[in-house]
Amino acid sequence: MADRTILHIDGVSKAFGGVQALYRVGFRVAKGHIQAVIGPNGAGKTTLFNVITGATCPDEGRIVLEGMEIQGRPMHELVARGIARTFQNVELFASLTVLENVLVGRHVRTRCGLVGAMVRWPWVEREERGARDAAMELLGFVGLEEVAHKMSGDLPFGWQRLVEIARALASDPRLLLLDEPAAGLNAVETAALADLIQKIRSRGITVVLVEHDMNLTMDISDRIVVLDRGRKLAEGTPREIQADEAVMEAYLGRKG
Ligand SMILES: Nc1ncnc2c1ncn2[C@@H]1O[C@H](COP(=O)(O)OP(=O)(O)OP(=O)(O)O)[C@@H](O)[C@H]1O
Repeated sequence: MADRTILHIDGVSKAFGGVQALYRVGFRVAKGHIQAVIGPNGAGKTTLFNVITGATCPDEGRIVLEGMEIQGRPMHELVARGIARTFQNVELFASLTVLENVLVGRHVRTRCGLVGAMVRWPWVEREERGARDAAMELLGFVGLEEVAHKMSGDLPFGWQRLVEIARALASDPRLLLLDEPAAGLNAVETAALADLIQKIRSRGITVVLVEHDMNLTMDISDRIVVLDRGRKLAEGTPREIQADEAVMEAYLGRKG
């Protein structure tokens, strides 16, 4: 299993004042998998994403990416190491075009800084052309080539989500974290999103997904971890999770 693991969450805890958002949570994410993290509201899912992406430092435990401990490392370093994420609330630059937003994500992979861009050395121009071509290819990949030059803020919400995914992919990640990508999407958009996430996996990118849409999660995930009040409640294939009584209790027992 060890060499198949891209990400190892090892005994991670995080408290905010008196709230134990995560308590000794541990699991492994296999390379090339779609791994879902589910759980009722307040289960600790977003905190887990924040810990993995360096936005929050865990109180204890380790986050190991491809054999290297990364807990507490700054976010830009983690992006350079191959982690990208999207957010629960779409966070685009509304006054930039779609293409420009994707280029922002690409920036981490280009050598050209501000001075380079101003002096315009030939290699800078070549690099910029390469970045534009790569960004256009990604827009084609998510189905938004035609709106590349539109302002991001003018796009329907569902398309903005796709721009955010394209921007995350632009940093050339090996591990992509999607925080509730189906939130606010209609059924048709959610079905398209399911296809897109599977296409992302086909590119060799491992996906970790926090999602409330159970149909989507059960359809596309290879494995699922269930959190409840900061603790790992269950882990397994979609079929195993659907048959798990403690999971059903955590969801259904507290409805209404
Ligand atoms: N910055 C913070 N300060 C204080 N408490 C926090 C903070 N972040 C999270 N919490 C608390 O930690 C617990 C876990 O929150 P978290 O947002 O990780 O859960 P979640 O599973 O993502 O929930 P949801 O599905 O509602 O987004 C909650 O009780 C929340 O109120």
